[in-house]
Amino acid sequence: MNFFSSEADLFSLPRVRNTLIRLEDTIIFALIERAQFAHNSVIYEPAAQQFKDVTGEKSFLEFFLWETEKVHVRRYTSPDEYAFTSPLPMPILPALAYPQFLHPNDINVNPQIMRIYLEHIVAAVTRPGDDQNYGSATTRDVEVLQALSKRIHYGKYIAECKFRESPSAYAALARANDLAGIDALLTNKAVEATLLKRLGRKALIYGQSLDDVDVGKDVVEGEYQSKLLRIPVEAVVELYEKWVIPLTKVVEVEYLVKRGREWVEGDESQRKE
Ligand SMILES: O=C(O)C(=O)C[C@]1(C(=O)O)C=C[C@@H](O)C=C1
Repeated sequence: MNFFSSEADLFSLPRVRNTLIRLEDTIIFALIERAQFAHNSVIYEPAAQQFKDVTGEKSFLEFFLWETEKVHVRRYTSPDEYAFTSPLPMPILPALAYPQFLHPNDINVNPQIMRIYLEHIVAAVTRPGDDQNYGSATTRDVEVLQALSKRIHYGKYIAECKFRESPSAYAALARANDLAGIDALLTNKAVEATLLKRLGRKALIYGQSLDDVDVGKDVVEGEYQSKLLRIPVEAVVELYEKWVIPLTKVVEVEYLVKRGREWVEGDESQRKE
């Protein structure tokens, strides 16, 4: 059977990249939603006094995320969704059959995503202080985290497409444990540069207030506090440049190491032609 029939049609490199482009919108809008509330750092403190009776040793966010993931549980049976918390109950809804495209793996970088979110992202998109909108802020945190996690773990699909284009090259690097070599082979600087430019334009356009009184006024990049812009454009671009793209690459490299080591040359199901 031709490799590019069936499930592979769904996951060609251009299609997977289109999904990443669509997820840019999801991430930017989720950040805009979060940015309307103050930093509210107390929701990130483990065992914070005002929530401790309910959350125990967890932070309000961790507790909220865990409860949310328990309800959303079937979504984590999908190969492009990864839970941050555990243990989760069995899904109430019946199991779904997903197309088999990825090589079996248990790569999950959600702990790194959470750390980066708390240490760098929230403060970059919110104003400092506490407005007591803890539930609203946390609900938006969950949405941002889920969107980032999906985007970053989508690196597995990109990696699988790339592997199928050059299986023996990746397999040789994987067997030599040459992680830097894999990173260099999968990197496409032109795609990254185009992405970052597009992202800046999107953050600038999507973040404008568009109120009557504001129409016609110039929006100056870097002056998001001018209240015409609801999110700092440069923070969104930096988020991708410093964290989202590098973490996607971490997922891709980890995936390709396993994929390459376990590749059996001559297995037609793994080949392009
Ligand atoms: O589109 C690709 O080829 C990817 O590997 C994804 C991605 C990204 O995270 O956006 C990561 C690495 C490449 O250098 C370019 C872009």
